[in-house]
Amino acid sequence: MKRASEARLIKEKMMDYPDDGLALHTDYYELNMMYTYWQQGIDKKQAVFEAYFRDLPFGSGYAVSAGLEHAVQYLQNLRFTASDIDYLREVTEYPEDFLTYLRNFKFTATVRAAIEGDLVFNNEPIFQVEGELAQGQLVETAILNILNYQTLVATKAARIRSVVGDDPLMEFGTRRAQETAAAMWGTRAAYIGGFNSTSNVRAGKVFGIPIAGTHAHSLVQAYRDDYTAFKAYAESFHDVTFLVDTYDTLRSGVPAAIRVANEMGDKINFQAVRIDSGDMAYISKRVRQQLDAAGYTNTKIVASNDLDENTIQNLKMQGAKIDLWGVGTKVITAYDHPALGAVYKLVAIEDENGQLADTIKLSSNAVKVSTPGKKQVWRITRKSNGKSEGDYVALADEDVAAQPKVYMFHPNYPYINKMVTDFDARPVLRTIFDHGELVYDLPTLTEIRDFAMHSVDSLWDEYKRVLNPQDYPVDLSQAAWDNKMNLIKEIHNAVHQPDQPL
Ligand SMILES: Nc1ncnc2c1ncn2[C@@H]1O[C@H](COP(=O)(O)OP(=O)(O)OP(=O)(O)O)[C@@H](O)[C@H]1O
Ligand SMILES: O=P(O)(O)OC[C@H]1O[C@H](OP(=O)(O)OP(=O)(O)O)[C@H](O)[C@@H]1O
Ligand SMILES: O=C(O)c1cccnc1
Repeated sequence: MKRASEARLIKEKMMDYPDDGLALHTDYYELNMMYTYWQQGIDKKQAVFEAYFRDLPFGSGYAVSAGLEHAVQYLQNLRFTASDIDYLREVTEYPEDFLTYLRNFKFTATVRAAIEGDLVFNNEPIFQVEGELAQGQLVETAILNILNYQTLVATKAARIRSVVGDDPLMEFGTRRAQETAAAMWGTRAAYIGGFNSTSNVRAGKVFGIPIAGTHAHSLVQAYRDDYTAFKAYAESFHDVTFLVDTYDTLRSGVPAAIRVANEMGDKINFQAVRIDSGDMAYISKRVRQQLDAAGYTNTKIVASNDLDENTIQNLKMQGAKIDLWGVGTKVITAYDHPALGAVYKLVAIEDENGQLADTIKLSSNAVKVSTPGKKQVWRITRKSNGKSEGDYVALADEDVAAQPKVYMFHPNYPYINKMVTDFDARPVLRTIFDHGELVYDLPTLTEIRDFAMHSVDSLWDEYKRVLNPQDYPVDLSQAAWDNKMNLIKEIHNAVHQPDQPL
């Protein structure tokens, strides 16, 4: 029998509070700021926060938005449970009336966001929360946590999709993912970015992603030789893929696979062999020859082993005879760019006249100066060919679609500019919650994935290439730019005349 304290410890380690929620999935400082706002009576002031990232990951020319569905779930279920309050009572100095305020918390803000599968770019808002200051503050951590990871993985996946053409892509990453939740949401993001299936059966069940898989080296090791293992496997399944590299791909694995296929005849569908080591360009060509020579011209070759867009592109360049790709570690962990670095900034706050006043965060580093004001992102495409001209970040009250022309200029190098006339302008930020009420119809995962594929297609090839793509224009409207410059000037003046209020 376990002692009670031991049992409690295990229970807590499992995060097994019957009423566990995500309200405390926030940084302590968010709660502390909420407390200050509440104590000072400004918690209900209207405020606008916006999330954006400064650099595209992986040297990519675009990013694929993912995470909104989880963010919606989070916001819909956002409440402080009894055990949350008990915990805060135990470890913080918050007075009882603040704990009561938290217990009665209800999310009532308006949220606008880039929808899943849409393309998003650096230095433009991708998620916006407009509502009570304390509410916008609380959700910062979880929203960034969700969007940062899922957008990163969807982007990595889209890059991998972009080099494989129409070849099937299997997601194999669960065992390497940063814990169970990351495996689940990560594989969903990989699917959005263009993978066809996952090896994670639970993700198949929960999200409806097609499941796929082969077998591991342990099957061969368990039977001690390729032939016996393949034979046993073939006796249990009709469609079979044999992993042929446990001992020696060309001398043992493939010959054993062919022998079993010959013996089993029509009883099996010899779908594929998988190779998971060695020089995969060379080996796949030799395997192809062996299979063809034995009459198995329709049997495919699957490759896996630390693959990503760079290795796959290289293997294709070498003429590797690989038909399907299994990718794990590098997609699920966003291996070569493990953080998107999205930030969440206060861009406007209610002033004493009840109006929204724009706010800015200054920095000696010009790229870190935030862009003040509540904004909308407009995707500008040419009517004649449907291709993107760039994104135009305007103040929320500018109706860019109604303008006859847009003057697009680089916010840091204004001499890079163009006038666009024959254009369509589509707002990227869509209303998801209106005063706390979900007003966005969440699409199915298949719809999201189709939209992502279509969105990537709408980009010029120059932005899509994996290596050194052109910079996609993300420009500020004249009004947004002037607003930023004026606020910078105002703050500089106020800092130099400390008696003036900011
Ligand atoms: N022809 C090739 N061109 C470029 N990269 C390749 C080629 N063949 C394999 N690779 C990649 O090179 C790396 C080789 O990995 P590694 O050093 O682990 O060798 P290995 O043969 O797989 O060894 P192990 O048996 O330990 O898995 C993998 O990322 C693989 O995808
Ligand atoms: O290389 P990744 O892109 O991460 O893809 C997943 C890897 O997981 C498996 O290897 P592992 O050594 O874990 O198991 P195994 O014994 O089945 O090879 C599989 O063979 C892949 O190599
Ligand atoms: O099904 C597979 O081949 C598989 C699954 C997980 C990891 N590696 C390979």
